Amino acid sequence: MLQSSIGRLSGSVARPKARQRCSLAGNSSVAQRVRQRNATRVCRASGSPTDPPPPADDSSSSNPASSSPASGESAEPSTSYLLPWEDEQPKQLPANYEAIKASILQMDNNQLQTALAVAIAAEDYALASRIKERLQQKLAESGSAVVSKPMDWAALGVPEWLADRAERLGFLFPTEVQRRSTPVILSGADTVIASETGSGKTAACLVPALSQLDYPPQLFPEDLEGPQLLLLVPSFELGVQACLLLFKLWGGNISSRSPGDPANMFSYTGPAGIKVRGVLNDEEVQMAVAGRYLQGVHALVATPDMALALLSLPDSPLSFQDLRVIVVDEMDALLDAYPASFGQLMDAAVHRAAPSSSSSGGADAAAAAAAAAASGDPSRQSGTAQDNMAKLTALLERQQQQEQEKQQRAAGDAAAAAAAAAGSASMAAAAARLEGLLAAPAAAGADEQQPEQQQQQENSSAAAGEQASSEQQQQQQVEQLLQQQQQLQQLQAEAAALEDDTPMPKPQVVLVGATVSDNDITLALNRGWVEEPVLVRVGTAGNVPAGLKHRAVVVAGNEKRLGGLVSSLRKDLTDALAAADAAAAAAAAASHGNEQQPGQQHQQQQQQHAAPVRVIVFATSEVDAQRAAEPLRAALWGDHMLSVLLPSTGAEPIKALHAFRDRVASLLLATPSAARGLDLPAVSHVYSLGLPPDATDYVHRAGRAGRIGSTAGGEICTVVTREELPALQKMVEEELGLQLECVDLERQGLGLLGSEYDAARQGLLQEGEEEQGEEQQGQGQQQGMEEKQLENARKGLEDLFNLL
Ligand SMILES: Nc1ncnc2c1ncn2[C@@H]1O[C@H](COP(=O)(O)OP(=O)(O)OP(=O)(O)O)[C@@H](O)[C@H]1O
Repeated sequence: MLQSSIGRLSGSVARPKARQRCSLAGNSSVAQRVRQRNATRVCRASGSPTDPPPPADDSSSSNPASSSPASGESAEPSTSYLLPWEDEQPKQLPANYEAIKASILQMDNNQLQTALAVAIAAEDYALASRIKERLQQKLAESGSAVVSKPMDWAALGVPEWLADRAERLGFLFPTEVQRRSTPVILSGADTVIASETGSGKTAACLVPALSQLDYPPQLFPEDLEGPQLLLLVPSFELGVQACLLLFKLWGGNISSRSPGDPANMFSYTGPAGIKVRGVLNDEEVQMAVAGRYLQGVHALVATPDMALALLSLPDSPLSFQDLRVIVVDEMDALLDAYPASFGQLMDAAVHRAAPSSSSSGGADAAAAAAAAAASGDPSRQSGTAQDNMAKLTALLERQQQQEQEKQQRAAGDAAAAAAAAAGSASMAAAAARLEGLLAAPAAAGADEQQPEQQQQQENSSAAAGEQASSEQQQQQQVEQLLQQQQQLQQLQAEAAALEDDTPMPKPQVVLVGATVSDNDITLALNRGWVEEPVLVRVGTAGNVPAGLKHRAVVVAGNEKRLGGLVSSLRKDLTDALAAADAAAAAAAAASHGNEQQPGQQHQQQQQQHAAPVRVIVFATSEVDAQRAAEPLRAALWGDHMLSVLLPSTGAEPIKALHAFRDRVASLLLATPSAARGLDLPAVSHVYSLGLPPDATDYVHRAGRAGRIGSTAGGEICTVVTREELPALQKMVEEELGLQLECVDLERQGLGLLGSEYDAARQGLLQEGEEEQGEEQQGQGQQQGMEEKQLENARKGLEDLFNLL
């Protein structure tokens, strides 16, 4: 009876829990997690996890209906907000593409990997396959353990459908960090990935993380209370990038020809009903509150403040009940940017607990407490399941108490019976009393036995005792009593387990970044976010990619900074054009007499039209970026097309990134927040207007150049005053161990900042004055008006030069 009542009481929570038990890695031991993971696969067998997804139907772009969700939601994001990616872009070949092709035999493994990415980006599959063969051959020669198997995603344990997606996206071979982190994450262990910028960390965590989730995901659509994957990012732009990669990995197809809801740039609903959502700014929070934005979502990409804001709402649409994997991208940046909300959110997500007021204080804590009350998470609310659990616990406590009393009575009765050689009566009476006790909770409101009932039972027991005559009977009754006692203990243990675990196992946590520090890991351990984490450290995390040059552009004072930048940018352009001319001449000489293939001609034409220099300029703040934008645009007119990336809300940052990725713009003016994680193609120069705050920041800024697929290297330039130079030298040379070239523009008489700049400035101002003088003499009547115009023009010119 009691068992059936437990079954009834826990019925409302049984299904999700049963699913979690069979599918989630609940303990810290890796071996246990592996076992549980295997169990997951068995549990998911009703729709085999290795089932291929519905084909990523590239034709769906022209036939929106084919991928439209049944809900009628937009299947594709707004076209105007789309970040294009390689397969939608005209292919751009690096200037040294021919050199790459010629030197495959001399390349080391890393260069081959890079060359492979270049070949794939260029859709030169013949070359890609040659490089692939060469890479496999080299790896086999090196006798590395990894090479005994084919070096692909499937061999690492990634489900076939996902391995196929990764390869189609151009991730043909997993990079080193991907090779090393994938098996660890697949084992279910908490993981810390630390490796240098641009090494492929995003796919290193997302590919295996996606492997951990249900696929197809609608196996339990009615049960889905919240996302299975939570990805925390430090910035809006990074969030957008991650949303897109997740969507593409899951098989989504985004095309500029597909329709989309302009108000909802993250409404990605892909094949098999996959939903990826971003909660990265107020607009998404509002959408989530207003509608079904988060309903049935599989992966949520969020900044901590926005996710916490959502969680804090009285009727929060966000629940972490179904969470399986949490990926924390750039933990150090998250801690810097969201010192209070990051910790609270992690506590809420990992422990499914309301953030404590001590960790946050103030309004955040109050909001979080309100969120805890309002959240749909049963572990954090007093809903039906919780009420049932409380009732069950109370019942069991009473049961335990009664059982003890009963045992005492039974023991006394048994002793008396033994002494009197007629103990069976008392024993039977005890058994009957126990029967009664066990039956009691099932009767509604029957908390306590009535004296009459007890009397009746005792009478009947006494009667039974009188009838019992043999020792065998006594023995049976004792055994029965012991059995019942055992059952009761078992039920108590089950109830305690149900009550103790609150109520789900900890999600797997993956911390990832180029500069994850020991302090970050210690914090994560102390807060219980990770348990026995496995550290995957590749190369020298915290280092900038090899092959980059570092330069200090030294100016005489703060007011000369923009001028120094302009001057240096012009020099870069001149140098790049000269190098391109030389390369073209060399290529022409090499191909002299050989007939050019149509493909080669096409490549050359593309190279001629490609911007020779692609630059990111980091201003020191948003205000500085705003101030610098117009003077820079004016000064670089004809040399560079500017795109300005400010961390404002709405679509503006996406449009700015779009323009730069799309090669409409060749210079991206950004703020320090863009230093993290942004993956922009073929950046040749990264400039900082002023000293970066610290070496970590320098590393991240530098990492925007020299990414996988970029064979062009890159130059990292910092425009500093003479006073700031020693600090930069300390940062770059001492802390990071890099070589820093110093170019003092004025002292070396280079560029406009030197005599040329001053002469030009003087000349222009003089011209303006002369014109003004002539106007004054010759045009008496219109004097007033024209004077005013000239004055304005001169003032504009002065302003520009002052800023420069
Ligand atoms: N296996 C692969 N093969 C080819 N290209 C890859 C592979 N993995 C990732 N890439 C590409 O390499 C580039 C860098 O990857 P990613 O942005 O993940 O680097 P990261 O280590 O996260 O850098 P950061 O530290 O700056 O965030 C991206 O353009 C990505 O598309």
